[in-house]
Parts: sequence; structure tokens; C-alpha cells
Amino acid sequence: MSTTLADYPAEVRDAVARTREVVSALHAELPRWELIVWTAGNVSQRVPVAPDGAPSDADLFVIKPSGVTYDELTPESMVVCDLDGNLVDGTRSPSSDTAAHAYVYRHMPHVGGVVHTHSTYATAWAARAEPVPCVLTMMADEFGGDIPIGPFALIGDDSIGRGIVETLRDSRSPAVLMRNHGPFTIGRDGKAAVKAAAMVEEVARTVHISRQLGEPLPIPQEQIDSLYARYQNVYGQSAAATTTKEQDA
Ligand SMILES: O=C(CO)[C@@H](O)[C@@H](O)COP(=O)(O)O
Repeated sequence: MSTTLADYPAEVRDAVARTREVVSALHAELPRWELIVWTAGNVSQRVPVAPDGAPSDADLFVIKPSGVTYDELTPESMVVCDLDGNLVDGTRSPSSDTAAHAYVYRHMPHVGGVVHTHSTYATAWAARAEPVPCVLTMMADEFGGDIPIGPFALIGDDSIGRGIVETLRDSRSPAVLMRNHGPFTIGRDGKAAVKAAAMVEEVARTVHISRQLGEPLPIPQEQIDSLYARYQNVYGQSAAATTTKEQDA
């Protein structure tokens, strides 16, 4: 007997409804940042079922319905699956990458969001199976080093998800370029994964253009580490910055 959303407590059903709104809105970011053509991309976000929000294999996730154009997407059209990729709620078939997203959520509990695109420059690097070298401070900030290449894998079973996890498990990068296919990104939530998808396309383009006119210069590892630590822990509206402003007020 398959599980349906009605089998979950009201708190989970409410969390699913909120996550449908988030994931539906995040899909508009893919055409906004020119990361996709037609329907060639998808976003998902984990829905923890534990009352304390701790991730577990019992979690659900919300993902795009397969083959639906972004202007047709609504929160109600989003599909809910369990971490085995089984349909829990939805009137349409889930994304063809559902198994890959589910595998990532099962094997990387810290991951709350997954994105897949075929963005042009990142996919061009994937076609050559060449990692994007860390030659920009923005790469050190967001990726902590080179952007790695994952193995060639056919769509539809755990192959792609296994390749994503095996590649990213020991990497600081939130992005992997699956050989001959394109980028998959991860994050603490869907928004973080969409950001990584936008950033991987941006740096893939910049490094491509730079290499047309010469060899980009490497950044020493200790500088990469310093840039990564600052960006991940201090950049933006960090608590430290806010506290300082309050003290000065
Ligand atoms: O790469 C592929 C198909 O080869 C898919 O990721 C892409 O077409 C998006 O599929 P969905 O519309 O999410 O099922």
C-alpha cells in the first residue's frame, strides 16, 4: 500500500504546502538567469518530517513535474516524493531526474536542495569532462576549489545520483559537472542550490572566455582556503556585521 500525504501529520502537510510554494517560485530563477532552455532543468527541496526538523530517510521532497514549461508551473503542480522516489502526492509524473535527487537526499543528510540544469558553458565543460580550474576569487568563495567532473551516467536510475554523491562527498564544491550531461548542484535548501547553479554557469563562462586569450593564472591553495572561509562565514549580512551595526546605533 503506497503512502499518501494524508498519512502524514498536519505539521508535515503544512510544511509540504510551504515547500511547494518555494520550489515553484525557485523554478522561475532558472530562465531568469538563463540557465535552461524549454524544460531542461529542475529544482527540488527536502521536507524534513521529524518535529525538530532533523533530516532522516523518512523525509519527503518536492520536485518539478516532468516536461512542464516554467510558465505553467504552480505550487499545486509540484510533485511530492519520498526518498526512494515514490510518488506521495501530485497529479503529474515527477521530474525524470527524481531518482538522482532522491539518491542525493538519502546519502547526503545535510543537503536540503538539489538543482539540475544544462546551462551552456558549464555543460560545455562537462562535454570535455574537464574540471573548471579555480582561477577566480568568486570560485574560491563559492566552490572552495576546482569544479569537479562526475562520471557519465544514464538517466532514470541511481546512476546519476551515485555519481553526484561520490564526486561531491569529499569536495567543498556545491556543483558537479556530470560528464556529457551537465551541472547538478546542492545546497542547504533549494535557494542555495539555485545560487550554486547560477554561479557555476557564471564562472564556467568567465574561465572559458579567459582561456581563449591565454592561460588563466592559478590561485595558491592557501589563498583559496582564506577566500572560502571568509565568504562562507563572514560575507553578507552575517550576525557579526549586524551586531556591530546595533552597537554603533
Ligand atoms: O536531462 C534531462 C533529460 O535528458 C532532464 O534533466 C531534463 O530534460 C529535465 O527533465 P524534467 O522535465 O525535469 O523531467
